[in-house]
Amino acid sequence: DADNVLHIGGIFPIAGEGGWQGGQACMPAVNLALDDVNREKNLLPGFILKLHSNDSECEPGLGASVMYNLLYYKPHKLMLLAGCSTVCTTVAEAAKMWNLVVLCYGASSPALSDRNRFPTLFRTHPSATVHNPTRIKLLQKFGWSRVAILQQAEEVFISTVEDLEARCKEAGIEIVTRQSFLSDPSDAVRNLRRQDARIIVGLFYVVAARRVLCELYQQKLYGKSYVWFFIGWYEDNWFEVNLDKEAIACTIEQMRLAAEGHLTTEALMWNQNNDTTISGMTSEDFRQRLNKMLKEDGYDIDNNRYPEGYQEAPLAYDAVWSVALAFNKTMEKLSKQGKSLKNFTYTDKETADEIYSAINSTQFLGVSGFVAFSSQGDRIALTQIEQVIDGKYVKLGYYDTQSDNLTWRNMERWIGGKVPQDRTIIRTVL
Ligand SMILES: CC1(C)CO[C@@H](CC(=O)O)CN1
Repeated sequence: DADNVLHIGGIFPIAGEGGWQGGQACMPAVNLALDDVNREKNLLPGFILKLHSNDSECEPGLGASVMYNLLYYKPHKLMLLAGCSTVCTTVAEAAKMWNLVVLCYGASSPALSDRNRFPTLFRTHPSATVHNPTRIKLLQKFGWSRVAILQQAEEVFISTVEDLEARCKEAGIEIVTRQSFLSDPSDAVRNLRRQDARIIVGLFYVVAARRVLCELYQQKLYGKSYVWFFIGWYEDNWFEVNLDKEAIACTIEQMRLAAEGHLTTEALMWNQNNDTTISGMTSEDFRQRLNKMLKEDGYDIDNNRYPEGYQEAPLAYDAVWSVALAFNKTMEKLSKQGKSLKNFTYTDKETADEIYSAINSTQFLGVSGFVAFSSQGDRIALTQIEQVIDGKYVKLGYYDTQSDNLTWRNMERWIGGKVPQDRTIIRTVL
């Protein structure tokens, strides 16, 4: 009967072109999680969790209207799931007016780590700043204290670089220059050369990354005297594809030459070990179930035709478990006060505060790894470091910022056979 249902809203980026259409894989992952939590007898005893959702196309305006319709029409929703930084920014800024927690499974923008603007936001997707402590750790490991930054002029990279600059200052690492470009990187790369930059952190989307790589080749800013840090969540063969389509003026061999040896950092989104998670599955079990579901949805998984958001699917799956665990805690608390989640209304601040504090203290091992939130609602996550060796990405290690623990496999290889210098060494022969 209708009154044993706990309703939540969902806003997924599925259709459309601009931004990240990660709802394509994240919505199926959410549906898997709803089946699983509703099968757990003692998680939401006597209740089932029901999702009401629509497509935002990763457009903030459309996302706002989806949110409006979810809230205008009954039944009352107890919280909102959302993806895409732009949509989460709009939804999370407004949701406080309805006393709703917003849980974002696909938002990386550092701007979202702001409790003043987003008092009820949590995210299972880590902020882009999660790479920065790892970058600092690697610079220190290889003795580099003079770095340059090359970035695309996009909000997510601007705020990430601000965080990186602050951490470099703290660590006594000199930023010799910070170059940014809108879409043509040639001038910025020329300025790197003028400043004799050798260790460079690059922050751009993958299409810009291909333009940068070809520019590096042409301006000879690659090889044994240079180390580039790129973002690790591009597809593995990103530097070999779309060269004609994007009018890249380099051959695939030239791109491979320029790409050889670069390092990448990325947040871990799939639990790396074979541990059984709270759902009873390992992350590999989850992968099998998700692949089966996606094949039934018509994706040709066996030929690597994955929907967008596949990488982030564990974040969406774990977001639903976060909600179910938080509701489990809240229901116990409310029943002692003779209240119930099913009577929640958008003006019920007390219940909203109970839900907030329940989710704030929720921690568990999920398919995306250990799930826990910082005081800003940010996902605490491990990062992974890789290097391109003979044209293929090789895992070099993992970094846990919380415990400052770098797990290193000693697989790195330098083109000149030794660690490149961060500056020109002038040897004066006396
Ligand atoms: C790692 C990536 C691709 C970063 O952008 C996220 C989408 C967004 O921040 O809008 C999804 N995950």
